[in-house]
Amino acid sequence: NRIYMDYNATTPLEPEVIQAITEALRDAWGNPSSNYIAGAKAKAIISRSRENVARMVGGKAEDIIFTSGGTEANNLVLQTAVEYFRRNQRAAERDEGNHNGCTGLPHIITSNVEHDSVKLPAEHLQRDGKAEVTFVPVSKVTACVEVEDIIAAVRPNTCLISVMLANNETGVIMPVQEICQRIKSLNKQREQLRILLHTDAAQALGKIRVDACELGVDYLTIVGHKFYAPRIGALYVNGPGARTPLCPMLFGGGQERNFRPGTENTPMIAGLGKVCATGIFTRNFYLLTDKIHFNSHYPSSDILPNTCNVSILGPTLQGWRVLSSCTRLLASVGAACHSDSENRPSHILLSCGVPTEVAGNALRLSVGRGTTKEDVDAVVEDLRKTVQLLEEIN
Ligand SMILES: Cc1ncc(COP(=O)(O)O)c(C=O)c1O
Ligand SMILES: O=C(O)CC[SeH]
Repeated sequence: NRIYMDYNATTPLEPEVIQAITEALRDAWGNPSSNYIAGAKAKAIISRSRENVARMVGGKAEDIIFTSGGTEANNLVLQTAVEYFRRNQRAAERDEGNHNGCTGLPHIITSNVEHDSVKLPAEHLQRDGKAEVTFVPVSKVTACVEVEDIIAAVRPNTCLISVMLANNETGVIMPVQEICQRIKSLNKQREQLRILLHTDAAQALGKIRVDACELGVDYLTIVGHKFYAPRIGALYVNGPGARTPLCPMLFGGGQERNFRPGTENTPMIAGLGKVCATGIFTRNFYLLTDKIHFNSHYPSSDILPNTCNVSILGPTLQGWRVLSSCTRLLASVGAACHSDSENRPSHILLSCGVPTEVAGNALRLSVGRGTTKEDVDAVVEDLRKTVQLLEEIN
């Protein structure tokens, strides 16, 4: 029987979460905006879930905007930053004395190892001439974005810095709190527009402690299906529309205080709220200790406790070949959304300084609450036998 070790791609639902979803489907099918019992039940579930999600990220219920997932949440942040810049630019043009730096195009700073749902909208804005973007390369020594490099990239027209809290392939945790501290000091000295701060916490939530207020971010992306919740997301915004701008990408029936209209997906919201309320994700899991070539171990960097990106070195041991030959292990060579990359080495690993031939042999093993010590032992044995077989036949 197969052993799943691709929890960074997605995670399974526990029975109690499926039950919460099923009950919402059965008993709270009403439109949450309807003023009768079926609607009221749905509205109550959404309100309770919002409080549970807020508690999980150290925010307040009004700071939580439900979205379809992490991709929507990340796109909403980038679109908001551009619109925020434009609105201030128009204000400055009307008020000649206003020198808020909003001249030319908005400038966004991000890293070169972000998930595609940050990388591609940023590239799209750049290609369409709607924003300037600096993709700050991570250090090839630490696989982390260096704080000084982020600070050095700031321009008068910088309006957003977006750096993921933990990378989905390497598990490396980024210095988001330090970046926010430095930028908040900078914001106090700047006459120009305040620089907004975002972190995509998709891979960190459920694995390490995440507190939006301690991090100091204005926005924090939440992705349910990375921590045993269903396929739904949310965006934490520190005082949406008040302390922090939030410009809707969609327009419609006024739900989510007009920030994200559309009749709410009550069952999925119920499932997300259930996981956040019960802390289902906080069971111990094992880190693989087998020593091969670690692609996610950098002496001065922290990494997620569940992620192990390793390469088994050898000319016939490409990651895809090893995985397709394993009899029990289910894992990936990198991000699931790059699975059609025709076995090219991960650009994330190459950006982190992993040599091409090593990156080509990468296996991303991400364990989860369902992983047992016996699973780890079995996977190590599966890999050992597979490597032996591949080296014999080639
Ligand atoms: C780091 C990261 N950000 C964003 C996403 C996108 O989330 P979603 O799949 O809900 O769109 C994912 C995973 O899919 C991810 O790993
Ligand atoms: O597999 C991952 O890293 C997330 C989905 Se692209």
